[in-house]
Amino acid sequence: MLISGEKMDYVNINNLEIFANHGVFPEENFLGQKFLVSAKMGVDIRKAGLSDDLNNTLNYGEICQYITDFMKNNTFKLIETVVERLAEKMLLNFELLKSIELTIKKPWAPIGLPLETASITIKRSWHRAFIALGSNMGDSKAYLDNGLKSLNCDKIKVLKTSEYMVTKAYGYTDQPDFLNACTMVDTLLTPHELLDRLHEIEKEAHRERIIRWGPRTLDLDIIFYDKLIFEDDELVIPHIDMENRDFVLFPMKEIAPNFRHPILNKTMTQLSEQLSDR
Ligand SMILES: Nc1ncnc2c1ncn2[C@@H]1O[C@H](COP(=O)(O)OP(=O)(O)OP(=O)(O)O)[C@@H](O)[C@H]1O
Ligand SMILES: Nc1nc2c(c(=O)[nH]1)N=C(CO)CN2
Repeated sequence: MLISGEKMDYVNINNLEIFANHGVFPEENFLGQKFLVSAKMGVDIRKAGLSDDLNNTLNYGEICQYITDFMKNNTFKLIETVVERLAEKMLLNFELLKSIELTIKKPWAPIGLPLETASITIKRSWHRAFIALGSNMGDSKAYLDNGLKSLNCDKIKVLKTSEYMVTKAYGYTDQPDFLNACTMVDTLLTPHELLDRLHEIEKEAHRERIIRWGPRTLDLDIIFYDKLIFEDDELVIPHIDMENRDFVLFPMKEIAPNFRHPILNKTMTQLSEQLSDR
């Protein structure tokens, strides 16, 4: 399976003409106008190329019909909204589609000045993320089970989860043992949207932040998000301390032994061996 950032093949559609009613001005909604839609769709077409079987790729006829129906059956003010909603629906609906660069042009934009087109282009894709789970209060197994259930939704697909492991508390050690695991997901959420969702799930588990590194019903941390290296006041990716935590590295080694830390340039197997040798 292709992961975003890796080499990709594309199926392309250029300037599909659709008459629809999007626009900020009431007359645009009432009278309608022409839109031109182009899509560069990331799909692994190797299998189709070798098998000559349409089932192994995206059928561009079906895609054009899907785009046309979406454009005609909805009315939005902004073409920004049209591209955003359409890209998301396509990524959710077509299983082989991993990424999309979508452009919508308005050749008749009613601005009273001569222009060829006004247009919006966005790039959206599925992202591969790894999330660590931990609990050391109440029924920890149930908290982890329910956390994973809540995580799995249309925009977050839980693909593979490690065994649950009992671990000694790290950091603040005067507290009960933890139950820990890691899970691999594909998501359409941005890193901050994913963090917000994790916080909501922690809240559903009545997680309270009292002591730093203290006991908790459920803790959910983003360990990796693609090969992203990112830091702001709310979010550090890769997780800042993961290479020192056996309760993260061991489950990571189980589900993604060859995944390479984008800063340390070591695989999960190498990092967990390095930690065991300390
Ligand atoms: N990769 C990340 N995943 C989750 N939270 C993060 C991440 N990077 C930064 N944070 C921030 O850390 C804050 C504190 O998180 P939390 O209360 O879960 O900390 P902790 O679990 O006690 O400690 P630690 O984050 O070291 O495991 C969160 O509100 C979040 O904004
Ligand atoms: N064993 C273990 N120790 C911890 C854990 C955890 O999940 N497992 N989480 C912490 C803060 O996130 C602090 N210490």
